[in-house]
Amino acid sequence: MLESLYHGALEDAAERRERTPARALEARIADVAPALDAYAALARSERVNIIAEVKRASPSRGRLADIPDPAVLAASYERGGAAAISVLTEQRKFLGSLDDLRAVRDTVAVPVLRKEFIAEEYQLLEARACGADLALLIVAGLDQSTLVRLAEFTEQLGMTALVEAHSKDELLRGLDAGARILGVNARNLATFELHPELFGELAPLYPSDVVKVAESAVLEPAHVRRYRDAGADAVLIGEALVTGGDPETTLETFHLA
Ligand SMILES: O=C(O)c1ccccc1NCC(=O)[C@H](O)[C@H](O)COP(=O)(O)O
Repeated sequence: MLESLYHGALEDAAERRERTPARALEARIADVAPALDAYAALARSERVNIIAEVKRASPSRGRLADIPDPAVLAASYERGGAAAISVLTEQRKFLGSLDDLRAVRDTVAVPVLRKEFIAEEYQLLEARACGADLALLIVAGLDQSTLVRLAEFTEQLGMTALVEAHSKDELLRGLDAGARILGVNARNLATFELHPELFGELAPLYPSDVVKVAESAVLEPAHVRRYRDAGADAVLIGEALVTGGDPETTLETFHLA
């Protein structure tokens, strides 16, 4: 599944490149406000930092929510205290888009993550041209030299990479690639199985200056508490926020966990 998600994302990027070549994106980037400091926004604070996700659908869960205006949802996340907002831009299975990313960026003042199957520089240029502050790099989808190259390019563009791992080996590869913000995704992206205990198993391997993000499998406040108790600086939440009634209120209850 992961391979086909990358394949589709790269095909879609190639189509966009036909219309908008890299040099046009570089020209746009010159006019975009500098990226916000996502590291500072997600580093440990008194209360848990929540990265709230704009997620319409997913391969494992199908259609989750109608989100006619992602900017309205993102504004509600911001009012609920989200430390950052994740926007899925993958079109085929997650029903996202770069328009969603731009709309969210134009609305909120917190850092914004481009959540995508990124495997080439062009996709990072797109992210920055849309105003993203963070870009997702999934270790399982990239060989080590590509991971290192893309992580460096992300930083050159002024953004921060959220490097995502799902095993000890992947976490060590992420650290080797210089990750400053490193997530453990409870979801195995090949099988979709959830392993909420994985974050706690891998947390002791993090150096103290790397921001620890626990991703997926939060459905109730107790799940946020479990990640926090295991050492998470930030927790990334999608499904529970788009399916759980008023997102601002849901976020507030998660912050009280
Ligand atoms: O969510 C999926 O089904 C999925 C499948 C394949 C690749 C990625 C996938 N999701 C991306 C994510 O990791 C989540 O959207 C994110 O961590 C939030 O998860 P959740 O709170 O469980 O919706």
